[in-house]
Amino acid sequence: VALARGGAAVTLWTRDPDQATRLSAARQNRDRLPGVDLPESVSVTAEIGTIPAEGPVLLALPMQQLAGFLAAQPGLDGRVLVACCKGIDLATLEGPASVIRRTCASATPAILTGPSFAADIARGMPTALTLACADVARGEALQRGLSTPVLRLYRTTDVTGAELGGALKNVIAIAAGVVIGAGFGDSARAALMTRGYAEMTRMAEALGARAETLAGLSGFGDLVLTCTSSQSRNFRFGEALGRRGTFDPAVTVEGAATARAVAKLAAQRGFEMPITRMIAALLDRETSIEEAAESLLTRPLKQE
Ligand SMILES: NC(=O)C1=CN([C@@H]2O[C@H](COP(=O)(O)OP(=O)(O)OC[C@H]3O[C@@H](n4cnc5c(N)ncnc54)[C@H](OP(=O)(O)O)[C@@H]3O)[C@@H](O)[C@H]2O)C=CC1
Ligand SMILES: O=C(CO)COP(=O)(O)O
Repeated sequence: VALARGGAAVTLWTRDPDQATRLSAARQNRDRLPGVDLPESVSVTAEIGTIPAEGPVLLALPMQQLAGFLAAQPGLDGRVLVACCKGIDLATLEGPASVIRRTCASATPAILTGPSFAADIARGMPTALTLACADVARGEALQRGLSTPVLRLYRTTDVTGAELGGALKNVIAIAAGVVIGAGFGDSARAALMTRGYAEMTRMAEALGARAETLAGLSGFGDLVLTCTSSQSRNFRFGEALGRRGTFDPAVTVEGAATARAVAKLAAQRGFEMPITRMIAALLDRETSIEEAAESLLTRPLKQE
């Protein structure tokens, strides 16, 4: 919607032919984005073979579905593939760029990430994002092509940093939700966000990312948004967990699988990720909220 409003011709592919028919007829996605009209320059199809042969392909599906989807789509070989998903694949412990490289060897991977609720972007609210691509020329072309007067893209070649910022902040957002849901208060949330940011940066740097990428939109920016807004599904999921309530299992909560993937990676590689490991343990019912809080608070005192 944003790109079409910015003047681009956009093809929107959906796997469900009935949904493609509904979208074409109603010119709205009434289930997921009610009240937002699809501009005329958006065409809808359920036939992936009919998407234009030129131009970038934006992959907007949950992280845990990305590898399976790409493996079943040989037609995407050689394309510029821009992953919009945020997470780490639980089966392989890879981020989206590695998944793209493994499943579509001739494709150019890029990452579009940063603080942005889909509903805000679709309503034309001003938004700034990070576009990460290791190939400088292709990254510059994507930055120009995907920016609009209200959607401002900053560019980096640090793909690892951008994808880890987007993945790891979702886990901290679940933790922030738990803190608020359990009634621990805003000061505790601020402490958790700050120490969460420290562990995000520590792990990303150990995997070759630059600390300044984590300090940008894809890390710090998205951490702030997701830990403080009840528009965030990860935050709301954590909040429900904190007040021992229920949460619709059909809603995409990327931080849950990512917490487990990062806990596995942290154990394998010796990364110090206390908050993420507590969230993984909480999700797997290996600890309680009280035990998790006590365990974080009784760690040895240290320098900041
Ligand atoms: N929503 C947001 O505000 C933002 C989301 N993101 C990221 O984007 C990613 C997707 O999130 P979001 O769109 O919100 O998730 P939703 O659950 O709202 O939508 C997921 C979409 O992916 C489709 N899908 C699921 N599995 C497959 C598959 N195997 N093959 C093809 N299509 C599939 C679904 O199709 P169907 O309708 O047929 O089920 C649906 O259209 C996540 O990683 C999220 O973190 C990033 C920034 C903001
Ligand atoms: O990534 C997002 C905002 O930048 C969306 O967050 P949620 O997936 O928690 O809704």
